[in-house]
Amino acid sequence: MPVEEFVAGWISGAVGLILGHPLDTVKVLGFFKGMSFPIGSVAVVNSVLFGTYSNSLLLLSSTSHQARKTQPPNYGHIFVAGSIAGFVQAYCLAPFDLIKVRLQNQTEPRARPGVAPSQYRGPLHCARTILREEGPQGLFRGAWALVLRDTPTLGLYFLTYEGLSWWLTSDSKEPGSATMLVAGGFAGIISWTTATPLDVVKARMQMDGLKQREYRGLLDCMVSSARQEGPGVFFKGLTLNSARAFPVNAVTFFSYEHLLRLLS
Ligand SMILES: C[N+](C)(C)CCCC[C@H](N)C(=O)O
Repeated sequence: MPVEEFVAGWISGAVGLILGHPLDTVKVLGFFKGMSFPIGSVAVVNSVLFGTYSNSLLLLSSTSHQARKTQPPNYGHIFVAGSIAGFVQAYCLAPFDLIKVRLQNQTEPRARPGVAPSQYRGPLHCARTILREEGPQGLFRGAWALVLRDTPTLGLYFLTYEGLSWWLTSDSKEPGSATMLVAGGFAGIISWTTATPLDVVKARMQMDGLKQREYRGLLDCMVSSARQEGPGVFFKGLTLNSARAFPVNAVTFFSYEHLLRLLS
């Protein structure tokens, strides 16, 4: 099993996260809060994403990453391989994403005189508190919403990237840097635009375990959110998601492709 995709995915994930974390945190509340933690976790999850995608596509279409640049694989295979990778990475991501969202939702990361200290002092304290107060299943709160959010939208993510790369590159040539940046950026926008409704639901499910349980499940969260705030609630954060998605994923695919050329 080629491992260079996992290594390139890990490094490119870290590069993309550093670029996009401020906008991601503004969407959830804060700013650079809670970044130290996802640098390690999201980079690992990105490694799982790209490694699983590339190896799933190798199994489905028997074409290596390099060979795919000169002969386009079946786009159905790309979507299926991307969806498999989305499903697998969602389970790896769930505990890390929960801790990130809980930390980002804290308005006071450190105790100040006269201000009640936040519930979590940091990522490890957050994980320990969730385990103690909500049990091991508490670390997977919102996991189902994450799986439903990421499985189809990561299929779209890779489909957009591979399709645009192929369309923007003349025959039998390798995609250039500008193509990687443009195709990666649009892959991020398409993926985040389709993922935003379930991203809203996921964040609400992740925060639901903090105090009293407000939702009886994923569907109840969707129905009561729409009933209380109108259908527009499912597009909260779309502008920020899209503004963040283009540069983050342009850089992610750019660094991934160049690292692969170095490593293989
Ligand atoms: C599937 N979903 C749209 C949620 C994410 C797709 C892009 C993931 C990328 N690491 C980023 O942070 O933008």
